[in-house]
Amino acid sequence: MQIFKVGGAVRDQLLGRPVKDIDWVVVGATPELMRSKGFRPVGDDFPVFLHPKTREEYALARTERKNGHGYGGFSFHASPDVTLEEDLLRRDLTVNAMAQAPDGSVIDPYGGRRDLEARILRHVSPAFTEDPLRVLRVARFAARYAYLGFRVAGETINLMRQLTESGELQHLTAERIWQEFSHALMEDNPEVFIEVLRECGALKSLLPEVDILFGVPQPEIHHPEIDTGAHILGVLQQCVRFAQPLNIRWACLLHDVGKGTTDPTQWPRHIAHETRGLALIKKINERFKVPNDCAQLALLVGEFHTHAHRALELRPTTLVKLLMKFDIMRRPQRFTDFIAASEMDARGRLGLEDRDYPQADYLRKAAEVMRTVDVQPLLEQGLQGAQLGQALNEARHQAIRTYVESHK
Ligand SMILES: Nc1ccn([C@@H]2O[C@H](COP(=O)(O)OP(=O)(O)OP(=O)(O)O)[C@@H](O)[C@H]2O)c(=O)n1
Repeated sequence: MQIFKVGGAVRDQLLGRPVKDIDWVVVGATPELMRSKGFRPVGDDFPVFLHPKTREEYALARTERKNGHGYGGFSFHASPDVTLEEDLLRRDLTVNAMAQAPDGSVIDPYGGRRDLEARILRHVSPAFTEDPLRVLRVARFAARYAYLGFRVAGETINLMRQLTESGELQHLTAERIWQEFSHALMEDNPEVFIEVLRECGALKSLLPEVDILFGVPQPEIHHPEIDTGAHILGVLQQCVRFAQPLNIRWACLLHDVGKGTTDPTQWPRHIAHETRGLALIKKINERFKVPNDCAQLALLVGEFHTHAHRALELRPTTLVKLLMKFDIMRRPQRFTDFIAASEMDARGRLGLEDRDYPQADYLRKAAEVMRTVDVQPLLEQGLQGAQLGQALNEARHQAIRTYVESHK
């Protein structure tokens, strides 16, 4: 049997990028031979094994044939007579279809190196369409390698469009879609991920609520970029600039979906878009089974980002309500994340990227003021139950009133 390093490890090594996981392909072996050498099978269906010591993945060279929809609809043909070239042929992109032999030589039957040099993400063969997840993978690779000048080949975009139009994306599980989105949003050019998905029609199929924002105008005075879709991409870029975590990036992606529901006769204004967006954000979170921290922040940012922008004009009672809504006593980090997402929103406007956002500091300090209201003196007065609650509430309002006054 022969063992080759394969896939992403070879690609990233040739690009001079750090290699995270190493995948191996094994030619000329059987499951029995692998087991006899101490390798552990990963599952019942896949001809993939874990190395007894390194725990790296070793897959038997295989060809795949699709016999149904989605991820379940595969049958594998793995046998000792499958060649390395046959295995590489079924892979997604030419740059992912290279192997490296133990002597260091690179086996590259489909022009992966040429495409690496030309900065092109190109499918290997029509077998690309066997896995609809590849539409998302290609968009994610485009986002990751954009800084090196990579782009997706036109014929690959066409194939991605065909896959999308065939309805295959609808068979992807929520978990696989979320995995791709969550990774892609953390890349250095997440806006490229959205653009590529949009170009091949996949954004319309997976996230129509965001797709529809392209072409929706906003008032030029607040949004010099005018287009709402362009604004979302700008906000994502700011998230990268400020190294924001996933929950903030997710909230930023969805914060303006309500603008897609504005009657065009009302354009470019979007009155009450914050509340109109809530049902959509909820639906998207459910559709992708989004983890709680991301899902909740998206809802809160969707509903209250305009409150943050207007922070310095908010009346004390409104400010108290906002702070209470965020449960800032128990969930201080969530409010901090909300402020950050709102700041990214404000900065994601053409030409206004470097404008100060004093609202952030103002809100942070307001939260601090409210948190430091001391319950002890009230307890010492002998207050209990509802009375105590009421007195504490009044004390908080008073503290915020004083705070707001001191900023006038
Ligand atoms: N839907 C898929 C998933 C994987 N692969 C192949 O399997 C390899 C390993 O897959 P994976 O570890 O998911 O991706 P990497 O290319 O290693 O990318 P990453 O850097 O994101 O881990 C890929 O390079 C590609 O050759 C594929 O063809 N089609």
